[in-house]
Amino acid sequence: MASKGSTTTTGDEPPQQKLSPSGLPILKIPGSYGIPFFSPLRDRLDYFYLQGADEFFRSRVARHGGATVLRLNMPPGPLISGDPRVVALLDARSFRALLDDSLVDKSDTLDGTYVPSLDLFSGHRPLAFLDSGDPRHAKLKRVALRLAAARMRHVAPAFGTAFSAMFADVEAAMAGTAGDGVEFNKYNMRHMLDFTCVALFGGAPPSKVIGDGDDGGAAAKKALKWLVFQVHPIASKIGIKPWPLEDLLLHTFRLPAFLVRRDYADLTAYFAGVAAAVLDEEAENSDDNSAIITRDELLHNLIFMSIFNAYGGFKIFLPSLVMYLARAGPELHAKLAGEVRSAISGEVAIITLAAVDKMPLVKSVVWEALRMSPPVAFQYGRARRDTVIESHDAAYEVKKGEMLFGYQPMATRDERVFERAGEFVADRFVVVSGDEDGDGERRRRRRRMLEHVVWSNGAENGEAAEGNKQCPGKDMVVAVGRLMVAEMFRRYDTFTATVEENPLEPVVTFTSLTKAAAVAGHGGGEEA
Ligand code: HEM
Repeated sequence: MASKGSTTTTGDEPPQQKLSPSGLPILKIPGSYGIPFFSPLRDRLDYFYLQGADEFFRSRVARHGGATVLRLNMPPGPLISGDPRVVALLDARSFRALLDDSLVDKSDTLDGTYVPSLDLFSGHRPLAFLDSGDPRHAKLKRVALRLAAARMRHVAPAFGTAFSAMFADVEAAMAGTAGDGVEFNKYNMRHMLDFTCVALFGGAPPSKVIGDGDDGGAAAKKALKWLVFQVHPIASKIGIKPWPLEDLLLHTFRLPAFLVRRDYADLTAYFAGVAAAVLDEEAENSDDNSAIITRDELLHNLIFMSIFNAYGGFKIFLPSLVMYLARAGPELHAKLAGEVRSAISGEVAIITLAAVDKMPLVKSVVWEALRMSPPVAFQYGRARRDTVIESHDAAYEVKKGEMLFGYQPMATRDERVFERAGEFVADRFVVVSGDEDGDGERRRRRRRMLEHVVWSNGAENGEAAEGNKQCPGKDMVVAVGRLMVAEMFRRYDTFTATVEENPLEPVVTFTSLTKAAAVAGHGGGEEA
């Protein structure tokens, strides 16, 4: 019998297969990085323009006989990435290595194979770029966890206000168009910035303090511009034509940080005001000497957390959620409307988190959307030591310092973990109170599935902590998703929309909104 983790030969017998700790054959990682400079460039064009992300990975898996651990180059490549070479983990099992903080070092890996200029953050390195072993990480994460927990009770009221304003604007725009439809993303971009800031800090929203502008919100535009300066190397299809010009402008050199300095100064002034109480409190709390975080560093961390982590996430997540709802059509809409309206019974001003907790289908839809399209699709981390990564059928040796990369949609759509993994199954996670009876098998199955819903850089039934890299806004995000679905089907019976899938976020255009009877007044069914 082969001994695990070793190669043994006896006499004339052929060498025995080396096995991993759980008995899988250890194979050489397939794939190659090709010719320096030229191959990464070609891979970048494949990824953004010639194949698209899904096909980029699928075709390489197929080329290597179905292997889901592969060597490949990740964009942007030359001239921005120092080193584009990664070991890609493209199934649910190998992907889990990226969630193991003892295995991967996540210093400077947030954006993958490049690090944006720290000038964009006033010279500070934000929490999300720090490894979990860094004492500064623990200290800053503690602030984020405390803030997220303390502000949870503000989420529903702030979201209710943002939702009403957003859909009042959408409806007004619908009334003014000649049937061309109204792009949801534009309104989401503007109102979710207000929501994020009010939910996290209270006070006046940025659209009031920095300005709203006539055409989409000055504050939101400044925030978006600052985000673009960070993520342009991995963004595409942002409207620059022809695509070779876009490739040149976005992917070959860094946009200089000074071009966004004034916008960032306006955002900084806003946060220095609304977050003053948090800054004061944390300065008082900072009497342990594990790491000194200055007030200025904390301020820039709060800006990063609010605009990049939180707002940047909502900007992608809500259009994706609405996309799945639009595709599912009126049958699911009717079920959701029934569930929402019976759970909130009567005329409540805002839908609370306690109310949405009693909506099993709404909850399931949100988890399913996060499973199908995790808003942050890429995860990276460097191997802390020589190690063995196991996929379902084979294992692979990785050397200390190699960059591991996971394309999360392939992990969360893995047929070996989820049935009908590539389909949006709205009631996949439904467990109703009756399911507590009997042997609880449905609950156990849901728990097992939630372990593989990992959009937050950790399991859905796990918890963010000082010592891990899981998103501290996890519960807030899930709550916002549920509130979004609940508010939509309180207000509308059904809606239609067209969807254009883009690399960073799908663009959703409403073509009709059918108001609920109670909202529309007599007769109901009024079309907006
Ligand atoms: C839809 C919205 C959101 C999405 C999709 C999202 C997703 C994520 C992901 C994937 C990570 C891990 C990044 C990595 O290291 O690879 C992360 C980290 C983080 N998120 Fe969120 N997030 C969202 C909302 C929020 C909110 C509302 C907050 C604020 C309370 C927040 C605060 C953070 C922070 C501070 C980190 C860094 C954690 C660390 O380095 O340990 N996020 N988020």
